[in-house]
Amino acid sequence: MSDDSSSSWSDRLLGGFRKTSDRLSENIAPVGNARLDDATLDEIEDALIMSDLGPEAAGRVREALREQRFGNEITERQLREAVAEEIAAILRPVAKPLEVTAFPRPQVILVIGVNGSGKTTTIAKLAHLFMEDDYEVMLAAGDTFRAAAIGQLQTWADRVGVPLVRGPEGGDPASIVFDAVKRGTEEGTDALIVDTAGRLQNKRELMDELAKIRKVLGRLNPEAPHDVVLVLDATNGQNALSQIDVFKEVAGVTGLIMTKLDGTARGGVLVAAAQKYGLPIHAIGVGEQMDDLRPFDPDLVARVIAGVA
Ligand SMILES: Nc1nc2c(ncn2[C@@H]2O[C@H](COP(=O)(O)OP(=O)(O)OP(=O)(O)O)[C@@H](O)[C@H]2O)c(=O)[nH]1
Repeated sequence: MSDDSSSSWSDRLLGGFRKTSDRLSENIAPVGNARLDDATLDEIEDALIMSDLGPEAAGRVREALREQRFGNEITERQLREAVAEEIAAILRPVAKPLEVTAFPRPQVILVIGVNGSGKTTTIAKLAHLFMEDDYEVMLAAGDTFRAAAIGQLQTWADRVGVPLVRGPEGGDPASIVFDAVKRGTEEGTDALIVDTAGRLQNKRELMDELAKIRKVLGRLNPEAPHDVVLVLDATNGQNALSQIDVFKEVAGVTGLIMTKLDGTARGGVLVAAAQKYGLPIHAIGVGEQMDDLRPFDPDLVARVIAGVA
């Protein structure tokens, strides 16, 4: 990666966390250069909560600061560094790239998330990433609810250069997935990435549909699906957390990808999610192009949030 592109990508990442880090800066500045007593710790905890980091993560950072530095004078810089370290400690255990390890192949990756979260784009980005690592990739259009979704996935499949298994609008997603696994097995596919419908408003239907996909997959390979990746839109802030709750219940989420961390996102919610659910964060989306999926770097993200990057 050239210097230019790496600096522009961290600039974009700064964008995605700007609301969080600005809010934190505003609230932390008056607290810095003071003795770390209970009142100061309260203010720090409030500042973290107001920055979308959530009460659990905020409480954890507060506790760590209290244990390590209670009664000490602390400069604003030291405070920021300490906050960055604690946020990184929350994020490090969940940073886990999506790896193609399944045997027998293909590894079946269900991608779920509400419409508009960036699901289709993320599927294309993942496909591109795997192809760069020389894996054979195939896509399956399991969102048959809307013709536009199938068309959009086809456009991305063509652009990335991977085959797409698709059926008619309103077709049975489970049978498409069945066909895709069979074809993928015959063709030596390493990773089969499956788009699914994002109808959260109809939980029952979505749950039935996913259960049927699982059942069909299980007949071909009891280990499949190997991954159930939930795509979250970072601009949704705290709403992302309620989406995790619901999708965990309906779909059994195994990992997260957060998108749109290049815009005016409320990126701090990533920390709240990490602390609350402990689900692996596989990658983050920082743009609309196929190479805009980045590894999740917990230390960089923590430093960006704390304003010391
Ligand atoms: N800025 C930015 N935009 C993104 C990112 N990921 C996706 N988008 C945009 O978000 C919009 C929705 O993305 P899609 O991939 O179509 O989302 P979807 O969840 O498949 O939504 P439906 O097509 O409605 O099912 C598109 O305009 C994408 O270009 C990202 O990381 N950053």
